[in-house]
Amino acid sequence: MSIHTHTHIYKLASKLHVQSGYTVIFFKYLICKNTIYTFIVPFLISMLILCQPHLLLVSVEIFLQALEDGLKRADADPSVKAVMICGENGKFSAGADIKGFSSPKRRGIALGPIVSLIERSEKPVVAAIEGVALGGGLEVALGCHYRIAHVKARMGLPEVTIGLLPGAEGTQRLPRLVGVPAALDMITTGKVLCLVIPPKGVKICSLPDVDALFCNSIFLPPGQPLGPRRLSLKPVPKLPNMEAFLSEALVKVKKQAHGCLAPELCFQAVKAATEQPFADGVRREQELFNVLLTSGQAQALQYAFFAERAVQKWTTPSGASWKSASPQPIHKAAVIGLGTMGRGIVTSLVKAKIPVVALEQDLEYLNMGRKAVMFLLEREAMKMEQGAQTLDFHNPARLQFTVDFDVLRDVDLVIEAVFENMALKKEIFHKLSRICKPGAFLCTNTSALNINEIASATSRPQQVIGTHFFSPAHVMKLLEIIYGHHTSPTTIATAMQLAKVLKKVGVVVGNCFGFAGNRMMFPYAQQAVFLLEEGSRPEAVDQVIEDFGFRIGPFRMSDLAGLDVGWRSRKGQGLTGPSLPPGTPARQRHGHRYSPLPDLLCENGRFGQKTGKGWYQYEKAGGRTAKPDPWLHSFLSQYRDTHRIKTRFIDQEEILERCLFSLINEGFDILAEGIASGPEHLDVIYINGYGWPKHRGGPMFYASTVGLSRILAKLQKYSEAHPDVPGLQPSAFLKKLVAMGNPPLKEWMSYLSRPNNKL
Ligand SMILES: CC/C=C\CC(=O)SCCNC(=O)CCNC(=O)[C@H](O)C(C)(C)COP(=O)(O)OP(=O)(O)OC[C@H]1O[C@@H](n2cnc3c(N)ncnc32)[C@H](O)[C@@H]1OP(=O)(O)O
Repeated sequence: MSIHTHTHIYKLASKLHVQSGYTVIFFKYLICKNTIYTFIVPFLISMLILCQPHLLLVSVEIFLQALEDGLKRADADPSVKAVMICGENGKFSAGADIKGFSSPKRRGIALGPIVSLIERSEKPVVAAIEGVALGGGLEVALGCHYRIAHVKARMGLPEVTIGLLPGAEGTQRLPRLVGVPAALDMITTGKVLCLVIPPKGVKICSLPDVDALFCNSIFLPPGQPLGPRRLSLKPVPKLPNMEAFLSEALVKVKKQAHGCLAPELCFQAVKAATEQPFADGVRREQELFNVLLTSGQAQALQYAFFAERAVQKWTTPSGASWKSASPQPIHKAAVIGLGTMGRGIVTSLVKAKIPVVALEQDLEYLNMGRKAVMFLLEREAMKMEQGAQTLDFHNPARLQFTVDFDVLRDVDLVIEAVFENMALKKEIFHKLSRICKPGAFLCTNTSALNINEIASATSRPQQVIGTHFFSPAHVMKLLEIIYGHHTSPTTIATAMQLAKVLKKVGVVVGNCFGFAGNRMMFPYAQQAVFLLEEGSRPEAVDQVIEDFGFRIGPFRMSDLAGLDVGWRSRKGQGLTGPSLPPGTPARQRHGHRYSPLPDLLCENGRFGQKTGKGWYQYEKAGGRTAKPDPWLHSFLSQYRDTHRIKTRFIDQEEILERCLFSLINEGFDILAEGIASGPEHLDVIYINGYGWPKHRGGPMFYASTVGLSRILAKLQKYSEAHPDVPGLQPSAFLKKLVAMGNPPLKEWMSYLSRPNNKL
């Protein structure tokens, strides 16, 4: 970090981390005080600022030292009238470098005292914010006496998202600046705010470029007192009903946290600001920060942050990679099939401003699909300010509905989202291959089917790829991207780029039944049902899984998704239904244990929420409130009697371990087979697609925290008790890692001699 000293200038370039900017709240705040010009001009007088953008990433130690030295020099130099802290290359600061954040070496490093030093300065200190001001970056701005922002700046305190709280006095200063409700909202959610439209009646002055403004000589009025500008000296604005407001806010924070500690501790820190003087509040903030730092959740969340970025750098066992492959632009797309998935996918594309052609098999389905898509889009538009105009979905150039395949001639990419039926998919792909222009990419939205077989119906298998969306497709962040034998690197890169444009997290995986996500889900769901056979109840299993932090347990999930979906798939696989060979034992398939319970429920018309009955009962068909169902309990008893299953009490530990460890076990097989190129991939899939609690880092990270030896020992124990359940037999790769002394997660893949591509 460099500090620029000119005759009258001190520019402290902030580089806690490189990227950076500014926030709405402050912008609004400035605007409310009057327009931005009347605010800036009087206070920047006699400060000649030269903004010379340069970009560097420096260590926190160097940054803090430089900031401290610069401030001291500025204070001591009589020729300096004021100080401006700004970022470089149009960015203020994205906060601290998170890498190694929790390491003991970094623990002693504190930004808070420097922020205090800034605030104590006898000369006006101004934060000039462009780009992003996040975390420690924003806390530095809060220590300044003035904050000015570019209209496009983004600001936030995202520490909560990495398991921490703003520990540089931010929880004490922000409520003093913006009030408790707004501060709580920002600090407990970590949301990043940006100014999209001005508040009603407020005129935003044109500030096309902060640099341009600062390059002018501006003068501060002499004798402007700084005391009132110091946030630590301001009282927290009172609310008439502070106590009631805080109790309500706490309930909300806890409800949304699903076992994650950071939001509640963020709340406690802000609450301290409302109850204690600044210095005591800061001490409380520090105590709470230290609890979080050593909680283990912070490490899991920071791991998840980097895992999400690591999966963008995809590779395949054949050597294709993000480095050498370039995505092709998608100017126009098509979606085939307007069922639940297709509707969500169309909505996602429209939101991403990609013109879409939506196709159905006949006019009746088309009209139903059109209505549903319009409904979703209207709802999305209502959530976005200026949404309807921006999305412009009534414009046929943006969104066209058709039953005519010929309309797809000029699209760049097609996403087929019809039923999970191989024959139907192949028929469609054959047609697409003939109709679409040669360069068009053909994607199939499937959750399990073989990409190679679908591609074989086309004359362009290199442009065929699986794009597994998660329901609701316009909401869920995960996009599992499945390459086949012949899929080209350009096709993978294009699908990954599409994920990015749709604001989703794309994860590239290999082709096998269920791919990575659902393949790991099978043993988990299977264990859940086996537990019912042995004596448990849906509500008991769900409770354990939800207490672990999942948003929704396996039975509530099954009711939500519809039991008929799995039933259809099992019928297709010949596991149940008319194609089941006569004489097949009720609870065995191919020599392995099988539970017909889900099939029996379907035979009884219990498809879940849609029929008002499934593993639970609901107030009506389509109802959402799950209630334990006495009918199901007595059905389970009869079932156990019929099959002479001895009922026993199953404790929470067994429920959790059998469900989660079998899922993790499958994950090790997936890694060994080269279906996923690293444990991070499986973790990102589970966090973004299956509701795995992020503060536990994903299943493979969780396994590393539990200890692989323990997982292996437990799997051995359960598989001895259930020798006919392959999902409980420990993976050879897991055994190998334990034999190698339980190496850290980042080294696991190096213990595979050569990933074996199953394609
Ligand atoms: C002394 C302690 C004081 C204060 C505490 C803190 O400040 S905690 C940190 C608070 N800040 C954050 O949490 C910001 C996290 N980063 C982001 O939100 C985004 O990365 C950002 C800055 C908005 C940029 O987004 P963009 O989509 O443009 O890029 P991307 O996310 O892919 O990031 C690019 C590469 O930068 C790495 N990176 C980003 N932020 C950090 C960080 N805070 N620490 C370390 N590294 C960071 C990211 O991993 C990417 O790396 P790459 O190797 O290219 O994958």
